[in-house]
Amino acid sequence: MAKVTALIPCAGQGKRMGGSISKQYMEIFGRPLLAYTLDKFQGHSMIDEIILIPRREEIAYCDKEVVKKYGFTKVAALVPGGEERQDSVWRGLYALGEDTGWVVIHDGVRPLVTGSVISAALETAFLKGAAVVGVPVKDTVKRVNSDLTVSETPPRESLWLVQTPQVFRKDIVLNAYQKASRLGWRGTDDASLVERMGVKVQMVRGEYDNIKVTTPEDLILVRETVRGVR
Ligand SMILES: Nc1ccn([C@@H]2O[C@H](COP(=O)(O)OP(=O)(O)OP(=O)(O)O)[C@@H](O)[C@H]2O)c(=O)n1
Ligand SMILES: C[C@](O)(CO)[C@H](O)COP(=O)(O)O
Repeated sequence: MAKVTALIPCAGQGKRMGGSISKQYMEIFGRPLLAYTLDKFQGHSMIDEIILIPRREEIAYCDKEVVKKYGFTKVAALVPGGEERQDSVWRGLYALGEDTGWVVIHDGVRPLVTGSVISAALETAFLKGAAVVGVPVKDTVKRVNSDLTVSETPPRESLWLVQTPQVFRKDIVLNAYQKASRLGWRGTDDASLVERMGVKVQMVRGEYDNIKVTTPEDLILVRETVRGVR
């Protein structure tokens, strides 16, 4: 059976969070944020292994203070990340073993993802080859010019906010990243590179709470949610 490997990029600097320690290691009730994310993959029966992608200078810390300390036995490797998220994921893809058939990419700083969303993304990808999790926008969205005048109001019905996990058959995502590297394509998520290859990506309805911890107020929702399940 082809393995399902989760790639967890966690090599960001957390500039928008401020603070002196990387946000992925900020503590919530005494445990690092990254550990809450890893819980969801360690405990998921469809995930065979995890490849973690921390900053090069944080590899030893991540291994000792997160992987070993909390017993994340599914972590098969820690691979140094790159300059931007796309570079980090690319390095993770390089580290995949021959036996991996499916790749689940999930931000290390999205700790509120649920097991059922991971399952739905995987099941959809098994059928379609490529799947991303997202939610329909609730507010009206406007495109704005550099002088802040409004240029257009796109119809809301077709707009979704995209999250992770994003799940792909290995050859699909590898081909996309290889071509991106060759041609200098840049994308703010993994699926956008796959889309540029002409491959159809299926949207999977996720949950609004699956936030990317980006600025300090995001930690409040994480704390409150974690408090509720303790
Ligand atoms: N060079 C990078 C940049 C980001 N990430 C990861 O990609 C995810 C989403 O990135 P983001 O929230 O933007 O994190 P930061 O880059 O840390 O935030 P900022 O832009 O505020 O510095 C995070 O898990 C982050 O650690 C990564 O692995 N490598
Ligand atoms: C991949 C992502 O989380 C989907 O919403 C997002 O695009 C990452 O963006 P960032 O600028 O690296 O935070």
